[in-house]
Amino acid sequence: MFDGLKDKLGSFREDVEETAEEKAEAEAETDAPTEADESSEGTGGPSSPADSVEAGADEPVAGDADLATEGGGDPEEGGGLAADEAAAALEEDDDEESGPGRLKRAAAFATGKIIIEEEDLEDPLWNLEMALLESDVEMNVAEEILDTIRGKMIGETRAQVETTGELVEVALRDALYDVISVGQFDFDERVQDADKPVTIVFTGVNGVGKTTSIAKLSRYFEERGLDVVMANGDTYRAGANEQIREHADALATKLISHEQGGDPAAVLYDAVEYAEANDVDVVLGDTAGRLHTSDDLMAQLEKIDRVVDPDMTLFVDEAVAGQDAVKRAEQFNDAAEINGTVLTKADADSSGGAAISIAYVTGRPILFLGVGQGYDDIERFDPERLVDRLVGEE
Ligand SMILES: Nc1nc2c(ncn2[C@@H]2O[C@H](COP(=O)(O)OP(=O)(O)OP(=O)(O)O)[C@@H](O)[C@H]2O)c(=O)[nH]1
Repeated sequence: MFDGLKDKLGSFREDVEETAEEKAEAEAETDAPTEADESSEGTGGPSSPADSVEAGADEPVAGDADLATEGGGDPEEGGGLAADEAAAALEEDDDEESGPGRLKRAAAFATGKIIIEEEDLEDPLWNLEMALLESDVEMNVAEEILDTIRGKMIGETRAQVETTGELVEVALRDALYDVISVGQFDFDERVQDADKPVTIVFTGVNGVGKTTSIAKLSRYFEERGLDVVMANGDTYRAGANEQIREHADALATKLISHEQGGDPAAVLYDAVEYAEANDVDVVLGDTAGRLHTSDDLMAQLEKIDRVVDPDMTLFVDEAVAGQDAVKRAEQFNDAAEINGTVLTKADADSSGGAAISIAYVTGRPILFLGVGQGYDDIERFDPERLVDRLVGEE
């Protein structure tokens, strides 16, 4: 799931690490010998105070966490301390496993100049932007991610971050989390606390997994001790009644339906009345995914909204649809304001673009991920877990 995007995010990390490494070595080549010498004379070193602060707290590329953690904080002493340690490292290198790379990095550390600057990120960020767009991340969302990364990485003092890799990981995590977690709320709590029956209407185009998601959520609620009635508001499509009937029978859930061609608002209204009369906790209403025209469809959704006044309207679309899903989410949100999204077929999606973009674009959270065709194949959407999947080892 989302493996393609995960690989691309991994490339960004490597890109920045490589750039920082090259920079460290280039600077070491030009600056290291004289500066290391001078600073060992006890002058506090050639580094400017600002450089020293950067070196101590931010130095991410020395590849030597023990050096990087102790070098700085105090502009007066930091340069000298760093230089002394670098000199010690140089000596050590002479004796033991040496190598030009290690020597240069140690000396570069003493100069205190290894910090991520805007120009260092230019190419990696360009590559990242291309990768996000290729992965169907919506343009504004990609821009927001890049802005956050820039803000987190350029010139910041990050005492707890010891390597470039970690610095990139923290920045990426924060940037992704910010866009993915927009609007999250505790769905279970909201349903449990609401006056019953709770009416939830599902919108979205045909074939994306709307009816299957209703069936999955019927099981989800029953498992949490809530009774459910399903309502088939898709009175347009031939076969829609039979399709939802199969699910209702398999799950032993009550279904309210009318003849094909009937008024969908009336079906949902009847289902709410049934729920009230029979102490049923939750009404799950399906709707048509296609009518003669898209205007008709949107007008129908608006009417359902007016007549039933649902507690929640959930938009359903498939993760594999990428940017199309994002555009549809906006469109459906305009017709009948949505409270959240169910993103289906996440199990078959490697791009992850819709999962990353929909909440930011609609301002409403993704609440569930469909991860297969079985009734139990639905997960509560957890932004932190998704970020872990994309950036972490999982
Ligand atoms: N792999 C996978 N398949 C899914 C998922 N959710 C639904 N499907 C499959 O997608 C197909 C379409 O699902 P439906 O529930 O019929 O879609 P719908 O949106 O209700 O479509 P209409 O009834 O035509 O409006 C079915 O074969 C489902 O089994 C999912 O999370 N993962």
